[in-house]
Amino acid sequence: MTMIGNLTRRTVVSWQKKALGQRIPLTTMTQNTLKDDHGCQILMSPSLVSLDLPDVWPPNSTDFRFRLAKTQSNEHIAAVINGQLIAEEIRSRIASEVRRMEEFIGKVPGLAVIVVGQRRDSQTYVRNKIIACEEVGIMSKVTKLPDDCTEDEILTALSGFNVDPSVHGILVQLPLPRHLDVGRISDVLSLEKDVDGFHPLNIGNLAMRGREPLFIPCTPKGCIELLIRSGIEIMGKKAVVIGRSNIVGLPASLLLQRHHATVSAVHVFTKNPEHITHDADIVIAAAGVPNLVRGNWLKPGAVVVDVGTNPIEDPSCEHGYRLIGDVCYDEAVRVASAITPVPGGVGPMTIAMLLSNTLDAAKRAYNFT
Ligand SMILES: NC(=O)C1=CN([C@@H]2O[C@H](COP(=O)(O)OP(=O)(O)OC[C@H]3O[C@@H](n4cnc5c(N)ncnc54)[C@H](OP(=O)(O)O)[C@@H]3O)[C@@H](O)[C@H]2O)C=CC1
Ligand SMILES: Nc1nc(=O)c2c([nH]1)NC[C@@H]1CN(c3ccc(C(=O)N[C@@H](CCC(=O)O)C(=O)O)cc3)C=[N+]21
Repeated sequence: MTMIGNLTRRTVVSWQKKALGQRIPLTTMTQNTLKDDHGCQILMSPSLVSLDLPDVWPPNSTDFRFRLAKTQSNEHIAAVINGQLIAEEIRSRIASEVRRMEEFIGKVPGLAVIVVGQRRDSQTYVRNKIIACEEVGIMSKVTKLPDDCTEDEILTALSGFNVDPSVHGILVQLPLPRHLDVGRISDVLSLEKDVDGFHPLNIGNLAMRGREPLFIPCTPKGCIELLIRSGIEIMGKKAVVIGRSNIVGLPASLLLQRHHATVSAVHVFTKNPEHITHDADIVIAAAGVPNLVRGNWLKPGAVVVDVGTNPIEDPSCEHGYRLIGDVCYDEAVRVASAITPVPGGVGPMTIAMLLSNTLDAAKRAYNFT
């Protein structure tokens, strides 16, 4: 089975930038030595405005089609995209940048998390985010509020973090109890600290050509980074995103469009979702329905990114449950050319993108390059 994640030295063509008539020549470099002018470039995703000028840069030359590997029984089997390994590589680059920042200006990035209620999954996710912050040297603060807290209590906590100079990123863990209005909360969140990318202005700028959001939502950003690092071309491809939530499906569709894919959004009211999905070169599944996408929904050779993280009971597992995706992995692996597993695919990338966005926020706040 081919594993993607151990970055091999491959030549890639960098995006050509054009600023006010000035052309910067194309350069070639190797993926694991990609650097910007100021040191270490952590992600391989290009800025979105640079993508708005496809007439001045040629398509990424690395679109290598995954050749379907064969099992001993002569069946095809997809390459597995190792999100855990790719996320580790990104986290180690972030850790170096945090150290460099501390050395030069004596400051480290700070992330504040607000979590409401006692949901077990939210507590686990928040704990994992805090551990990930500690590992790369990002300072973190957590405010825990009870299930029955008022909107004003959240807004007070949020306003405190908005003006706290040691906090550069703020995350309000979702879902919130029903009586709280996520929209009002996102409106109050400081745009410069919106590391989740949920502020309406960030989403608006993500949607519009010629504009660059300050932050791209972590999960969609992680999906695109996985595709780019795996050498999968997005431009001109047919993509299907299953799900249209504000935190995953919608921004994933917008981001794929900015990368010049032709995008269909599948949701609860979509007729014949299997038929639409079968047409896609790239499928991002984010419905929250275990095993929704069956092998026969997929076009042979499609690339499958499984965002779904669904707990299902399994007494044989340590905590009595295990996580499965929205894609029926055992079937899909025989049809797709590449696939992300659950766990170990998109999840670790979401956390790595949160750390990356928090680092970017701090660099911006201190004008540190
Ligand atoms: N790995 C990671 O980092 C992350 C994983 N997740 C996981 O991704 C999944 C989706 O999360 P999230 O977006 O927050 O979920 P939401 O419940 O907010 O949204 C689900 C979306 O899927 C659509 N949908 C639901 N059922 C179907 C169906 N049968 N067919 C087609 N579309 C359907 C809904 O459509 P409609 O709009 O019509 O209701 C909705 O747009 C969950 O499993 C979640 O745990 C989420 C965030 C990060
Ligand atoms: N404001 C906000 N921002 C979010 O980004 C956000 C949120 N709220 N609410 C919940 C969802 C879910 N989410 C995940 C993050 C990491 C993993 C992850 O790391 N998963 C591991 C497994 C983790 C485990 O074993 O429990 C994996 O897939 O390998 C999964 C899901 C972020 N979300």
